[in-house]
Amino acid sequence: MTLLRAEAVTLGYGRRPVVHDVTLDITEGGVGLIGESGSGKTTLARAFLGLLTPISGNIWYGDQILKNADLRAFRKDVQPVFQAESLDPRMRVGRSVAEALPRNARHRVAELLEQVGLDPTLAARRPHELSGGQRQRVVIARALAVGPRLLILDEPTSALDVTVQARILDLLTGLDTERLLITHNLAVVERLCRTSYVLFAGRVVESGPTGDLLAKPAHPYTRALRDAVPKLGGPPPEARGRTEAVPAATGCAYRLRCPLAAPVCEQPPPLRELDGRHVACHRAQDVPVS
Ligand SMILES: Nc1ncnc2c1ncn2[C@@H]1O[C@H](COP(=O)(O)OP(=O)(O)OP(=O)(O)O)[C@@H](O)[C@H]1O
Repeated sequence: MTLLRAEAVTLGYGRRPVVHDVTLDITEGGVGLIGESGSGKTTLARAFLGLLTPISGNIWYGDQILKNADLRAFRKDVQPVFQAESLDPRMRVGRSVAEALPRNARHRVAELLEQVGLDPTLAARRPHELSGGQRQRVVIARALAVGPRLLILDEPTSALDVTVQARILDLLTGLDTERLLITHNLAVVERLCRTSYVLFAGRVVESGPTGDLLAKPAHPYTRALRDAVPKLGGPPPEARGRTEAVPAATGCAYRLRCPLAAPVCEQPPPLRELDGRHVACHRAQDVPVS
């Protein structure tokens, strides 16, 4: 049984749904949520953290619906990793980590800092006296303090430069925890997540093994996302298949942007299995393979 699962979940703010009918299992080997700004990634993460109740559908924590579950156990099992800016600027970082520890375990600050690759003497500093990468490590140490089984990471490395990013990714891959990772960065997903889900306008348009999904996208939007990654010295990304999230109100939400759109796309696309993944596209067979 997976630790956390979304089952046909619709989420929104007020009465406006922004995530529609999403089913997602947080399976072993890391799960990535990919999609442009506004596609609903953070909203889904909030629901997985128990911070947003579904309009319909359920979040399952083991064999219990999350809203009926033991929240103390849940908070120990599932921890968010926020961005480094979330650290209190006035507080010494050792105290920040200590506050996340149970009262009788506050002596473990040095051990946790070491676990994330920081010199324990840094505990006496305030966040502005650390580098961005060091601050991010402190945030990870805080999340690890309660011994979670799953980390939910929202853009954990987006503020860092590439080499620091790589070291934080090494740290995360070496940890003995499961992870749900939200990011725009496909290279990060490839490193950290065996399985990925691609969201467009609050809907999962494709999901499956990350390597396959990026090597041979089955949905035109996944392909556009992949092709939008600038390659050093390469040609600029194609203008066709742009990735801005301008959804159609009926039928396939992506059809107004899609280079393969056809009259059939005015009907909602069914989710079907293709080459080991799930894809919601009438034209999946026609997505170019290169
Ligand atoms: N607190 C809120 N109140 C009302 N609408 C919200 C709120 N938070 C997000 N939204 C809306 O919900 C939709 C999804 O937003 P969400 O933050 O989940 O997207 P995202 O994919 O995480 O984007 P980003 O990558 O920019 O963080 C957007 O249309 C956004 O404007």
